[in-house]
Amino acid sequence: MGNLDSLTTLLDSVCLDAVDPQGGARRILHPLTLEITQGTVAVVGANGSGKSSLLRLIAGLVEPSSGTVTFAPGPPRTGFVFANPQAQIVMPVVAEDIEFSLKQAGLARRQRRAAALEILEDMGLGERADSSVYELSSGERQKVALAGVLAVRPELVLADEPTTLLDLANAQEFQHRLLNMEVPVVVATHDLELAAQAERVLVFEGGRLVADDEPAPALTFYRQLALGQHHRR
Ligand SMILES: Nc1ncnc2c1ncn2[C@@H]1O[C@H](COP(=O)(O)OP(=O)(O)OP(=O)(O)O)[C@@H](O)[C@H]1O
Repeated sequence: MGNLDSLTTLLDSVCLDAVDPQGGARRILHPLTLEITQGTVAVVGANGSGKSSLLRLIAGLVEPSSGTVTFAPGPPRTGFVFANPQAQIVMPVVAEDIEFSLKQAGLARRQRRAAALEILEDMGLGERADSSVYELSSGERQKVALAGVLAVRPELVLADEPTTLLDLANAQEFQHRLLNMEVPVVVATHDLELAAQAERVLVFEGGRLVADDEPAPALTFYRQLALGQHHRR
């Protein structure tokens, strides 16, 4: 892709429905039109409000029931950080997992090991390069998953509750990385301190986007909504 500064993600009248076991349709996301550009966008909302569904739509992991998701100037290389690192670690040895990501991204075999070690070093995991992923702590595993995503130099980062397994210091370090990425980042989170540091906050309720603003007003709105003090018009 050409100019990273200009990646725009456009959701145009996107709806997402799920078919329930009885054959009826249940609306997960109501019509949503949204443009995402540079910076970090935090997505907040109650459990089941549609945050992960939004990320999965942008990632192309699910197709919208109607409407379109498009990218300008073209589809980006997307990195998806899941809440559960088990979902994305595929190899039994730490460095091999990163090398696998690099292989998928098309890096030549002879360059993969050095590139993997470099990112692991950078993430403070250099000494675990040859460890079995099964002997890592949950937080270490989360960092390996993250390293695998960052190693491929994504042009768009989508992160779904990425810090839940991390201790305070690691969570802060991860947040710092996320907030200082040179590419657009969309992060679904219940961590309102993280959301407060984003450039923009989207608030979801029952599958609808109910606020899209700078963090301070959006989070005030969300707190009132979540704590039942907001009176709907
Ligand atoms: N494939 C599916 N089939 C049926 N229902 C689904 C499907 N995917 C999501 N849902 C439902 O859609 C709603 C939104 O789910 P989603 O995972 O997007 O919420 P969320 O805001 O990320 O929640 P949480 O904070 O708990 O992670 C939930 O009620 C969920 O059960």
